[in-house]
Amino acid sequence: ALHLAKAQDGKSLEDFQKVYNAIAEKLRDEDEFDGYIGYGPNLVRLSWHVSGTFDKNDNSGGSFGGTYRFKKEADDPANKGLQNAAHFLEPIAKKFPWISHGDLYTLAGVTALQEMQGPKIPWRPGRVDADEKDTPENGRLPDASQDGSYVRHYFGRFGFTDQEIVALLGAHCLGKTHLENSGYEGPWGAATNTFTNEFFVNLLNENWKLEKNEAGNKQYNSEKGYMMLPTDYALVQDGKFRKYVEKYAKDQDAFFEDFKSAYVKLLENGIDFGKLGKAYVFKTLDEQDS
Ligand code: HEM
Ligand SMILES: NC(=O)CCn1cnc2ccccc21
Repeated sequence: ALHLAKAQDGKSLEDFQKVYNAIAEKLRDEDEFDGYIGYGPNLVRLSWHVSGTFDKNDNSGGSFGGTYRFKKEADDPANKGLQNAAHFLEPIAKKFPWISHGDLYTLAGVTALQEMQGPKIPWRPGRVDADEKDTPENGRLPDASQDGSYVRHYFGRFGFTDQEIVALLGAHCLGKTHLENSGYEGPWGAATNTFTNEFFVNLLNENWKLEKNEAGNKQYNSEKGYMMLPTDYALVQDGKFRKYVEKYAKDQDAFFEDFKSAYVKLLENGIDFGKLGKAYVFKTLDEQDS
């Protein structure tokens, strides 16, 4: 059965906005991380990785239990590099001890996306920390060296459509790959910390060449120094995915709308929020500057 979300006694929008603001202010403060990319992309990746372990067949994994805090999940080779995001969040967890880890990891991704000028992401609290024994085994996160049918099958586990898969992968407009983390290398020059539809524009407009990188892994490189993973490039090789790449390359508003819906679905997969009321939509720091 789905996990039942539990209301945090007496906590309201204002309390969660305070957590949002603490994360957002720390993001502005610590802007030098990773060649001045900042922690935003890393926090977004963490929110996806803690949710991407979900398996609808037995309702295991997913963002509910906050099991990333346990060694087995944090040490998953697929999570290499996310120690930075986890370390960034430690003082936030100390300042707001009442928030669950699952709520903190997902709220941090929402905060990072909104502060990087992405869409407003409605967010619901109520995840409850699970025991260490409930930590999913390693190996549930995707393999970047694969093709379109692999990507479609992988996301089928969450019940995602082709359109949701393409929208979600648009998050690869953020940050970069790091050879020491994943065996793929991306140039600092092309990395960004602003949420746009450029992942789709680059996929369609650049001249991509398949090359072996220093770790011996194949990746697509362009003359401008951009890179794409094989799973990224699969989105233009596979006809059914390609039509959504073309849609989002032309229409950033459509991309923002569809990304928001798919990202909420990813973060809430496996959780029954019941009658806990509607989602919160947080103000950005800029919107609060009085
Ligand atoms: C087919 C599915 C996916 C694959 C194979 C994949 C693979 C990867 C790889 C290999 C990296 C580089 C990690 C590193 O070297 O530091 C990466 C980074 C990243 N991924 Fe994905 N990813 C997938 C889906 C997603 C989704 C669904 C999201 C969010 C909605 C996402 C968000 C990010 C972000 C923001 C980064 C940059 C992190 C940073 O700069 O530290 N990815 N991904
Ligand atoms: N603009 C770039 O060359 C990097 C964009 N990019 C493409 N695939 C990615 C996967 C993860 C992070 C950034 C990615």
